[in-house]
Amino acid sequence: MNSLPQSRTVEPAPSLQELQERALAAARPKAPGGDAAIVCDRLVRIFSTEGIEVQALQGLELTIQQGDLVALVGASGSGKSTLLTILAGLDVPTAGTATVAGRDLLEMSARDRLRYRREVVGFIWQQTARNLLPFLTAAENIALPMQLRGRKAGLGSRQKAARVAELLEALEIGDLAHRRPREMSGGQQQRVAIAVAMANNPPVLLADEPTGELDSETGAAIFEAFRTVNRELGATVVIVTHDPMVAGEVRRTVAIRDGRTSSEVLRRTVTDEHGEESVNEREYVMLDRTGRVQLPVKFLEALGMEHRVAVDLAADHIEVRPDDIPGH
Ligand SMILES: Nc1ncnc2c1ncn2[C@@H]1O[C@H](COP(=O)(O)OP(=O)(O)OP(=O)(O)O)[C@@H](O)[C@H]1O
Repeated sequence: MNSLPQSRTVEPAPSLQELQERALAAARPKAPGGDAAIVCDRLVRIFSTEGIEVQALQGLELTIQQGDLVALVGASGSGKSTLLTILAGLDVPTAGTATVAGRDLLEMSARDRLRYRREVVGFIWQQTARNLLPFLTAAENIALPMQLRGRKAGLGSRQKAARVAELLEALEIGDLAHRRPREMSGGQQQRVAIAVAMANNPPVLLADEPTGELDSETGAAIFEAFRTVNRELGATVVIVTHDPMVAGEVRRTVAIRDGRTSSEVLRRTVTDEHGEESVNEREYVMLDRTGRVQLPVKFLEALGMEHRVAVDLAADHIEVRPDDIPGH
C-alpha cells in the first residue's frame, strides 16, 4: 500500500475579496452531508426474534457523495444487507438517521416510502429470477416501473418507449428486448435488471451481491454495466459484494465490521512525470465523533497489540505503540 504523493505546489495568497467570500461561505448554514447522496449517522438496527436481540447495525456512520461508485464489503453477518435494505426503503432503522437524495428515511409515511422505492432508488437482488417478472419480455419489464409511477407523475407513452430504447442501448441489450427471462442467461437477466432499476432514472442504484450467482467473466460484464450506469446515466452506485474483482475495480471500498463502517480503501489513478499511469491505493480507518477508531486486525496482530496501547501526539500524526508497561 502506498501513500499518495505530497503536492508541493505553492498557491498564490488569496485577495481580500476572496477571503471575505470564503468567510461568508463558511458562515452559511450547510445541509447535513453537503451534496452527499447518502448520509447515515449513528444508524442502529436491532432485530428481536424469540426474545433474542441481534444488533445488526451498531451506530454505523457513512457518507457517499453524489456520482460515486462504492463497494461495501465485510464478513458474513457484518450487516451489509441490513444497511442496503434500509437504504432501499424496505426496512426501517431502530435509531439514528439515514438520508438518501435528501429524503429522511425515518420520517417517511407509507405512501412516501412507496414513491421513494419507485423514484429515488433502484435495487438489484442477487437472485436473478427475483429482479424480473417471468411472463414479461425484457422491454416490458423495463417499461413496468414507468407505468407503475402513475399517469400524473409519469411519462407519456412515446417518452416511455424512448426511455426503454435508451436503456436497451446503454446496457447493450437491444437484442434481448423481446425475450422473456427464461430465454436469457443469468448475466443477461442481470443486465436487464439494471435497466429495470434505472427505468425511472433514480439518483441512487443499490445492488446486493449482483454477481453472486454468475461466473467471473459474466460478473465482469455486469460490473461494466454498473460503470456505464454510473458514468453515462449519472447514478450514485452502491454494490454489496464478496467478489474481490468488483471490490478491486471501484474508487472506494468501504468495509463493514460488526455493524459499523470500519475501514476504507481509496484508489486513484496517478500519472507520473513520464506520463505513466498507475493506481494508487490507500487504506483509511473510520474515526467516529467520540474519537474511536477500529485499527485493522492485521496491523494489531503484526505488532501483538491487545487490550491497551500507548498513544503519543507527534507534530502531524498520532503514534500508537504496543503497551510499554505490561502488567500495570
Ligand atoms: N430479519 C432478521 N431477523 C433477525 N436477525 C436478522 C435479520 N436480518 C439479519 N439479521 C441478523 O443481523 C446480522 C447482520 O445480517 P446481514 O444479513 O445484514 O449481514 P451481511 O453482512 O449481509 O451477511 P451476508 O454477507 O452473509 O449476506 C446477522 O447476525 C443476521 O443474522
